[in-house]
Amino acid sequence: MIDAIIAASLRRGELLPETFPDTRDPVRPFYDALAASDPAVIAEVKYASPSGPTGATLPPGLLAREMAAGGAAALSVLTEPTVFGGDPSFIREVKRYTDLPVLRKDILVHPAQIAESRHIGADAVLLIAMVLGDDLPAFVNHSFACGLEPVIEIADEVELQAAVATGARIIGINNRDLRTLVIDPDRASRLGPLIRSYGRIPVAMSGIMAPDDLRRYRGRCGAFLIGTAISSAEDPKSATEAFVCM
Ligand SMILES: O=C(O)c1ccccc1NCC(=O)[C@H](O)[C@H](O)COP(=O)(O)O
Repeated sequence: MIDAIIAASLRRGELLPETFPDTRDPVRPFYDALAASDPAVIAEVKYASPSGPTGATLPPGLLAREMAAGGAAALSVLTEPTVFGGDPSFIREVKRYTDLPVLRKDILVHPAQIAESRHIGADAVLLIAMVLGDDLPAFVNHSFACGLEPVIEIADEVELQAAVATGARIIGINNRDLRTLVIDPDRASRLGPLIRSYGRIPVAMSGIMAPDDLRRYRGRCGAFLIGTAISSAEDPKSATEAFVCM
C-alpha cells in the first residue's frame, strides 16, 4: 500500500511547476507554537486512511475552527488524495478559518512539492525518513530555504540518528508501522526521551485515541499528533479540549 502511495505522489510532484513565487520568507511559527504549549496538541484534519473513512463529517475549515476553539496548539492537514481523502486546497481553506500554524501531512517525495507547500500556505511539512532515505538532509534544507519548518517522521533508532544529523528541530515518532499499519504505543515512549536528549521536540504520532493514551507520553514527548480521535468525534471542539486539559 505505502509503495503505491509513494508512486502516486511522485506522479503528482512531476506535474508541478519547478518554482513558485514567495518561497524565501522566514520560517513561520510552527516550532514556537509547540514549544509554548503543554501539552502541545496537534489536531489533524483527516478524512480517510488505508483502513477506510475516519467518519469526519465537517468540511476542513469548520473542522479546523472547532479544533482551534478546543485549544489545539497547531494543526496537521492531510493533503494526500489517493488514499487519505485529502487535497492541497484544504490548507488554504483551513487558513481562512484559523490563525494556527499548519503542518502539511502528505507523502512528499518531489522537491517541487516542498515549494508548493509554502505556496499553498503551509507552515511546516512532514518529511518521512523511511520514504526519503538518503534524500532526507536535502529535503530538510530545501524546506528551511522555502520558509517551512521540517517535521521528520521516524520509526526506529536508525532513522532517529538520520534525523538528528539534519538541522530539523521537530522529530515525530510514528507509532504506526507504515507497512503493516500495526500500532506500537511503546515506540514514542522509548524514542521520545532520546530525541529530547538531542535538544529537539519529540512528537508522539498515531494511535492516540483517548486522553489516557496521551498521558503515557507526558514528560517523554513534547507534542502529540491526534487524527482520528478528534476528526471523527461528534464534537471535535470538546474532543480537542479533552486532550488539551489533561
Ligand atoms: O492513518 C493510517 O492508517 C496510515 C496508514 C499508513 C500511512 C500513514 C497513515 N496515517 C497518516 C498519519 O500520519 C496519521 O494520520 C496520524 O499519525 C494520525 O494518526 P491517528 O491519530 O491514529 O489517526
